[in-house]
Amino acid sequence: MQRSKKLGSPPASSPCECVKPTLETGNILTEPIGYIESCFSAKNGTPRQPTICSLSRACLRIRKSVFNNPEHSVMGLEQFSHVWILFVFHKNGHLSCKAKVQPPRLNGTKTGIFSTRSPHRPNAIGLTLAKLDRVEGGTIYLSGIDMINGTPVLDIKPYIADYDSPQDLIYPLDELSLQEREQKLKDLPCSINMAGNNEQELRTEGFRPQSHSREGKHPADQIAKEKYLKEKDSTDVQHLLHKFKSTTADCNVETGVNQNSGRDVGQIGLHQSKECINNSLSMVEGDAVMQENSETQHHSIVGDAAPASCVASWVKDSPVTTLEVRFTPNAEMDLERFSLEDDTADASITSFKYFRSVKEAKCAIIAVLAADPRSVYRRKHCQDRLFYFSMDTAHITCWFGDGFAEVLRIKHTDTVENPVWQCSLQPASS
Ligand SMILES: C[S@@+](CC[C@H](N)C(=O)[O-])C[C@H]1O[C@@H](n2cnc3c(N)ncnc32)[C@H](O)[C@@H]1O
Repeated sequence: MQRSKKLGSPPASSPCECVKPTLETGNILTEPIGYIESCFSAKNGTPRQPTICSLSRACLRIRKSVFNNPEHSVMGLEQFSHVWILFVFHKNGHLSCKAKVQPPRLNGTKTGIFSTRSPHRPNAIGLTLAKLDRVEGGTIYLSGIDMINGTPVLDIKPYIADYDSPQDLIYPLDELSLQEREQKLKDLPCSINMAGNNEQELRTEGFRPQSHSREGKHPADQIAKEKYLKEKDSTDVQHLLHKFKSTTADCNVETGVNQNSGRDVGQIGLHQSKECINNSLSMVEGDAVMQENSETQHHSIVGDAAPASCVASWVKDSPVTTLEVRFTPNAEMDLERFSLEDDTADASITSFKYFRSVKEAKCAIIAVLAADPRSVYRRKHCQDRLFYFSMDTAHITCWFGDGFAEVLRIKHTDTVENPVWQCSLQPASS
């Protein structure tokens, strides 16, 4: 799509055909509320979604040109564990986009732009759910991000599980005709694997769960469900929930810290160290505790029920496999040099800006590579090429083999010429 093409209903235009930016037509002029300072300096190697690397950090200073007192604008935000960040893909390079794209997880197969999270979309707007680590004055500190340094941010909104994750559907029986119930059952996503008996029971009781992807599952969702289990007092609803649980066991709806964190563990790869996995787990638990403290439980009993959503099967069962990540002895030694105290790999004094230890940096590198950050083009046509990317002050050189990524060298970005653009033939666009 070319930018000049008009979209939908005609926008208000002036005699010279310029599109007037007005709220009513939806043609607004945006002003960034701030710019992301992130551990990723280029698109290459930047995670494709925030869930890939929980150790990726960033900060955002609210601009004084937007609010005289930036700290006023983030007042109360510290009560939330996660925030939505709306931003501009300012490094897309061009403003045109195609109606069909090839997301890396589909490894070359095309699908409609609006069924993907591709950066190349008509309005180049990105949406990331980030963990809010802390708020200091008019600055917010984030982790689990997928935005590069310098990304213009348009808005911040608190993540509120009750509002932002679909709730399951419990229909009052008398409000649904038999026909409506039949229709709702037909609407069930095909990926749901329901046992015959349960399906029958659901049919008769008008209860309709939808599958919930384990991969996309958020820790906060688990909290909503646990709260529901603790607080519910209606025996009818308990009965329904029991059916919901038994029915959805096949759909990965059953929860628990291990299952929630399965995403992190899976993506970190086969050779992930135990510490890395423990890190991921404790982060999931940390999220959960924070969310418990936030004021999000204002919904009715139905609203508090287990969350439900459904995603395209290619998102969960991508043909692109998780890679094993290895480090050569040279790369291991390179990494140790980032520690400024020779004998303590865990030293908090490092030459990193965002990572707090060498171990954290290693976990983050593993997480990024395990998810295979290569573009489809590169995966198919440049298999024997070296792959470069930067994270924090580390410039990483690696190569990919069958089912694995191997880190060859890790240099300080200060010692590398043009570390940003040196990356690859093709940008790892999504
Ligand atoms: C697939 S997009 C997803 C972003 C967001 N989570 C979303 O769903 O809208 C993430 C990728 O966008 C690219 N990216 C990040 N920040 C960008 C920016 N400011 N301009 C252009 N591309 C960017 C990186 O290559 C990253 O891997």
